[in-house]
Amino acid sequence: MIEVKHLYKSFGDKEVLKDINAVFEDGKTNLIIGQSGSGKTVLMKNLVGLLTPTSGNVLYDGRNFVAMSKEEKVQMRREMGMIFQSAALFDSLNVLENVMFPLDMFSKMNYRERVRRAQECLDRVNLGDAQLKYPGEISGGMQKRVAIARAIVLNPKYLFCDEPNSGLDPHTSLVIDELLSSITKEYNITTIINTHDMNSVMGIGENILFIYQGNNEWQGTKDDVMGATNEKLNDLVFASDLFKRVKEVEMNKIRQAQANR
Ligand SMILES: Nc1ncnc2c1ncn2[C@@H]1O[C@H](COP(=O)(O)OP(=O)(O)OP(=O)(O)O)[C@@H](O)[C@H]1O
Repeated sequence: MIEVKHLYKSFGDKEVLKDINAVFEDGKTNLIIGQSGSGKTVLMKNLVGLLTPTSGNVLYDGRNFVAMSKEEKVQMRREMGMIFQSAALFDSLNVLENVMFPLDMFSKMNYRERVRRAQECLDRVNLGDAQLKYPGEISGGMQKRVAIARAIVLNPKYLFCDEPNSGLDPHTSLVIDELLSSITKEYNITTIINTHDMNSVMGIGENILFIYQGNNEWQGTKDDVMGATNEKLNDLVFASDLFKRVKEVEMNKIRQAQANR
């Protein structure tokens, strides 16, 4: 579990995050949503230690990350898997070598064990057949799956994904969402995903934090989203006419059920 307590972040006199409080739970896909520029990436960078909060705390299963020494933070980072917007693979390494990279850096396994572990993770993302290909030879969706395999190869307790669906078509986005969601359950990882993708919100959003202009505006599940009365949230999630109509139908059902009680 990750707890964020009274987190503020400013750059000079520009206050980007204002009193963010949130709990991200184990075995759940936790989503951070919000308009462009609302502070999602800055929040994620504060969580993983790429930025230091101006004030406030981030607790990893009770351990205060902000107060840790540099060495302790490096140690903690080994418990974190990260997937960046671009899959951020090494072009000069093949798929297997990309997934082995964290093992080469941080594990005490011998070469054969490292290959076996990397192959296991590639099988988990259905890329067992692509291990000798280079990133430039595979699709964007496959690159994201390689990035997922690499992010889980050290058995992280926490997984961070910044816009995992950016640049992917809707079908491939669903495949990535399903993969992230099932891996989260299977390994009981605390997964945090920054997303703009409203299909992800309604598909895998077990715990959703909505940030508006640096404030935490709303927190709930995908089921809560349908009945939510927060106008800012509804403007973001139900921006399209289709989603607005779906919301209207659902709200009518909720009102009907309340009237029949
Ligand atoms: N290093 C920095 N120095 C100054 N301002 C910054 C810095 N990093 C981010 N910001 C500002 O913080 C605000 C929030 O940016 P952030 O990237 O977190 O938004 P976001 O919600 O992730 O947006 P998007 O969905 O477009 O990625 C923006 O106004 C941005 O310009």
